[in-house]
Amino acid sequence: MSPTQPLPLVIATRESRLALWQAEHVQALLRARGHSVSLLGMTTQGDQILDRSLSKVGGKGLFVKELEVALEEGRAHIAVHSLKDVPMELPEGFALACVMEREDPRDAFVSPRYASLNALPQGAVVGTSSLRRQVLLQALRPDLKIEPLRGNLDTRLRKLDEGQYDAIVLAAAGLKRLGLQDRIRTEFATTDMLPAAGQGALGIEIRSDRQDLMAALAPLAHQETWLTVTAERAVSRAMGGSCSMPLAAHGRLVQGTLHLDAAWGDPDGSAPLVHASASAPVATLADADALGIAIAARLRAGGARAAHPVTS
Ligand SMILES: NCc1[nH]cc(CCC(=O)O)c1CC(=O)O
Repeated sequence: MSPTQPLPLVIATRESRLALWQAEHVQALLRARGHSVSLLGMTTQGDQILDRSLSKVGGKGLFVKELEVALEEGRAHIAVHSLKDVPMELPEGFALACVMEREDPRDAFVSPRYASLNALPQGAVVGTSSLRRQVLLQALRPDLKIEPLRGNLDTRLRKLDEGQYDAIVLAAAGLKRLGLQDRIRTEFATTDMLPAAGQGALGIEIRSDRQDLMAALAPLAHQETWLTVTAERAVSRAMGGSCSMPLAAHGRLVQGTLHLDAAWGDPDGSAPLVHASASAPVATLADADALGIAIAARLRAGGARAAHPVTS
């Protein structure tokens, strides 16, 4: 491969500690390859709306929109996202340049007093605003009281420490990136708490007309992660997933075979959880997409209801 020209690059980033860590991580990797990289910090609607559940105010796109406007206007060139927060379909004119190596995809049990979910007393209060976590937690422990919990990681941990909750559930990846792994009491087995599509992986977004950036970013890509999260995200896309649908999808690529598990929960809470699993050899993004779409079909055959309209 021919080396790419060093470029002056600007990374648009949210200003939470986790978003900044992620942007600085990409900045360091690009600098090491000779590019000069600066950060453009911005506040998104998703950061401002802290009093309501995201599923009620418009979803994942809220964390991404302002960054895309900066790319559109040429004030920045790349945006670094937790893939979990990136909508399944990017708006016209934007593309995912690459997906980077995944951090721990699991959910973490965090509590000052209790060592694990099983150690919680009857009726304990657990904080999470994720419908996926809520549905999976209630399946494990129907007695628990699930209370909403919003805000960035530091805010959520503070609310826990103030005693508003007996425990909270967070992505292990975010805690580890910020050096907060000591707060993790147990990591959930993925069989108990199936992660969200893309959890723990970072994606880099660019304007699709900047193929030159594509080449500069290619060395940051992690192919195994990319294949895996593509299948996970295909499940979500085929179900019309959003943060108002409790949906989990988790893949593991072992020697060229992708093992994909998915779960769907009823947003109304009346229907039981639906699980589906399948494995297939996966070598291309198209293979990964096909496996995700097949799993979504199995979820629907098992009683899961897709949100409409569903494309592809
Ligand atoms: N929805 C917020 C969000 N987006 C990404 C992460 C964690 C890092 C990751 O999954 O890459 C978190 C926090 C959490 O779910 O606890």
